[in-house]
Amino acid sequence: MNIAARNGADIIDGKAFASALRAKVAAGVARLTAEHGITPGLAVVLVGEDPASQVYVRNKGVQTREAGMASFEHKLPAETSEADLLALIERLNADPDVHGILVQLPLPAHMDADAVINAIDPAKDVDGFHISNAGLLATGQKAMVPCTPLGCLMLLRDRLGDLAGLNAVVVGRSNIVGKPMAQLLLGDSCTVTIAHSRTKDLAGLCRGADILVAAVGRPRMIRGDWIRPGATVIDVGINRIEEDGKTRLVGDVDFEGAAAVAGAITPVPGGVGPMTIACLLANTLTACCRANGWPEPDGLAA
Ligand SMILES: Nc1nc2c(c(=O)[nH]1)N[C@@H](CN(C=O)c1ccc(C(=O)N[C@@H](CCC(=O)O)C(=O)O)cc1)CN2
Repeated sequence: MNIAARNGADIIDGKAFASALRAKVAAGVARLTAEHGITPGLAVVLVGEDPASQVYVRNKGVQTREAGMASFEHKLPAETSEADLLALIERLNADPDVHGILVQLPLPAHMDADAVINAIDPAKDVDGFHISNAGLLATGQKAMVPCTPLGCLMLLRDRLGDLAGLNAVVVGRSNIVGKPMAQLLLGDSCTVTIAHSRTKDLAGLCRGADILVAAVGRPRMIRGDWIRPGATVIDVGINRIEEDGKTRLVGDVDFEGAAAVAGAITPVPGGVGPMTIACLLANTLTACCRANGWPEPDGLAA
């Protein structure tokens, strides 16, 4: 699903793809409700007042309800104790109306994010961040898959079809994007390299990539002359910068430079970002189906 070419590269329209995916999820939800009388439910927990997180959580609630699912929002003050947050997660784990649980990141500094994430029932861990889901993904077993990498994989499959044998370079080694992205690409039989800020000759390595995934969190770090002609570039970065007296959102890739060389590229905004929430809804429907032993709709999981 592409829109017009720009400087040679096709622009991958993540916004349109995400909208189609949400419609598919809504159809699956309607079917579950009609056939079984069950409405999938997603609980989102926000601790503190981080402005970007507040926007993401609001959007998650809106899109959850638009898909016909139940949305449970828990907004806690920044000074909430970790024990109180763990007690809430315990209640959500036991609640039969809740099929997915998500704790919005980042958490305040006094909390141990790993301990919080690992307190979520892995079957309800629709973020796919629990250590059990990370292990299942790493060993090629059925897992809940982190939303952003899952969205990237869907865009890549839609663009390229079979990914087998392609050279993929993932720049970034976070648990949320870089590592699961690499596992997913490996699962699709790519030859995968995980690179990072300390990789030697990063530019040269990127030039060998048929698929380049940038998830490093540095504005426009990947330059046009790092891109192999015809490559598919997936830009996960969302960086707010000041430029010409205005605040702008830019990716980890120098879009203009890369679009002159690449075969296809995701824009920022409108590329990977919208896929994150669409895949969260898909994971919630998947979790509900798995919890009840019902078949999962096609095309929602990895
Ligand atoms: N528990 C989680 N926390 C965070 C996650 C996550 O997947 N799980 N990811 C990010 C934030 N995030 C969702 O939570 C998210 C980020 C960006 C977008 C998005 O649609 N971006 C738009 C631009 C939006 C803007 O103008 O700011 C785009 O790229 O087009 C959706 C969700 C960190 N925390």
